[in-house]
Amino acid sequence: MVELQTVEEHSILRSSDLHVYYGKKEALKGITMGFKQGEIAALIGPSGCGKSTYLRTLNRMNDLIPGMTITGNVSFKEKNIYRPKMDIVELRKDIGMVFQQPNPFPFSIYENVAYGLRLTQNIPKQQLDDIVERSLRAAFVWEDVKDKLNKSALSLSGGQQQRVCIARVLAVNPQVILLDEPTSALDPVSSGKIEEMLLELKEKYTLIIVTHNMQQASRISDKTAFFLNGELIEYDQTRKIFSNPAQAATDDYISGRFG
Ligand SMILES: Nc1ncnc2c1ncn2[C@@H]1O[C@H](COP(=O)(O)OP(=O)(O)OP(=O)(O)O)[C@@H](O)[C@H]1O
Repeated sequence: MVELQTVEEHSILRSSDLHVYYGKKEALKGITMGFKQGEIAALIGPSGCGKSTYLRTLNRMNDLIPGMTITGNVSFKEKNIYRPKMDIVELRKDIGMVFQQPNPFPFSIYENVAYGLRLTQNIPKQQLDDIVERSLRAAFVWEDVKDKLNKSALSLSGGQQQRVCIARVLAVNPQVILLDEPTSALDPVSSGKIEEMLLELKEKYTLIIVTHNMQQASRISDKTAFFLNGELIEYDQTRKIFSNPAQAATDDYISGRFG
């Protein structure tokens, strides 16, 4: 196989020779790749190829899985996030995560967005109000919720809940946002709004999204990584991956010949 050029200069987040095992099963087989600010990277590949496992290693979401071991390195701004004294709460503020199912807490819309800030800081009410509004605006959901901030977040539609969850991540001022199939539980209109929002957000953040939706990957991402059986087969500009991939396996996958 050709040597992959998967880490560029200026990557804010990168993994080097990352292996993950669940018991004896090797779920990731030496992943080396990097992510830059101002870009959306899509992770694609058939079910079970390791996309979610990889995404979760980037902010240590897998840490508590019994029997999981990890070797290699993930560095954020040139520092190993698996170092012994790493502050995981701080890490997850810097590298936030959005899940497939919207997961608002069972309290008000306002409190959902303020939650992370209240956890770690004592912020005056006016400033908190401003951050909540700014975050909801950035997540394209302010107009929908501005008149009912004290209502339960659970009363919103799935798409609105997902955007509130994204606002919750934005409120703590992250640098990287990991998204694990964030639109797969949503209708096409809600998915479209999230895609629009991600394109706006990418100017300021590094976005990494796992998606099964090829059209979505080609619509919104700058780079695409194709995973297969725990290996990174190809990682390149999205337009190259979808028009002229270097690897036959990538071509077979994006043409729908398997997976
Ligand atoms: N908690 C776990 N314990 C044991 N094995 C696991 C665990 N999580 C994932 N695996 C295994 O690791 C491999 C990679 O799974 P992973 O969920 O990362 O793949 P994926 O590409 O995200 O799949 P999907 O697209 O279906 O979500 C699979 O073989 C899966 O069965």
